[in-house]
Amino acid sequence: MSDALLTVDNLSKRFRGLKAVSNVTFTVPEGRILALIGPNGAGKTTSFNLIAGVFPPDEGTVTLKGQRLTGLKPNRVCAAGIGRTFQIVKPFGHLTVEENVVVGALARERSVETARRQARALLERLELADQAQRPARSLTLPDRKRLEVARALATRPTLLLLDEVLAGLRPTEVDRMVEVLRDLNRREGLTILMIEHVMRAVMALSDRVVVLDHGEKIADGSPADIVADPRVIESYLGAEEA
Ligand SMILES: Nc1ncnc2c1ncn2[C@@H]1O[C@H](COP(=O)(O)OP(=O)(O)OP(=O)(O)O)[C@@H](O)[C@H]1O
Repeated sequence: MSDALLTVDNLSKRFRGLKAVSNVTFTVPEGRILALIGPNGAGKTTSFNLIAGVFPPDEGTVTLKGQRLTGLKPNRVCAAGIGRTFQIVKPFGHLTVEENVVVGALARERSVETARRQARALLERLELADQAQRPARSLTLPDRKRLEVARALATRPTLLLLDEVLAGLRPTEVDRMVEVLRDLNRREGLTILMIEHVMRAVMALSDRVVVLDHGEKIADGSPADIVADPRVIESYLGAEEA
């Protein structure tokens, strides 16, 4: 068993009385890929926002390798080693693709030249090198998704949070991104926590799956166990197939 890199303990968040996240506990072991799934409104993005410091939880704690992150602002959470993408991709549209990644790299790097070198290497890796000098706003959706991942990686995270990076992609584009993520995990030991609706990718990539429904954790297990779990089928998978 690997040690926990991220520990989310008893996390809760209410919005005007609505329990968006309710006593959610899970761990992400170091070097593993964990998927967070569940129906719309289940509390997945809110959980990400609590981990990333967008807002503080009402209750509970977030710990990265023993360091308590609860209540820290997003830039401090990023400095502690958590990089993230957003569900609604929002690059700096007027900047070039490369400049967008340089901005991410400058979160950790003082030298612009070094940041630029790192950005170029990442753009190669994400198959975006030939688009480096184009304005980010001109990219297609799959390329914008790749740019999001490159920007998050540029902050050199030990834990990468991916919010639906496969949504809206064609099957071949999904397969390419799955390969990139698998490679980052296997070759560099990058730990990944991903919110994902594309079950084919969840099954292909994740070591463990946590299922949320109405803000509560309803299942936590291997991908094979999760797809056979009657509660998960009833609340999520059955509805997805309908
Ligand atoms: N800033 C907010 N203010 C008020 N309510 C919110 C806010 N953010 C989320 N909610 C509510 O909290 C609940 C959980 O939302 P959340 O976005 O976390 O779900 P989700 O599982 O990520 O859904 P989706 O798959 O649609 O992205 C929903 O009922 C949502 O309307």
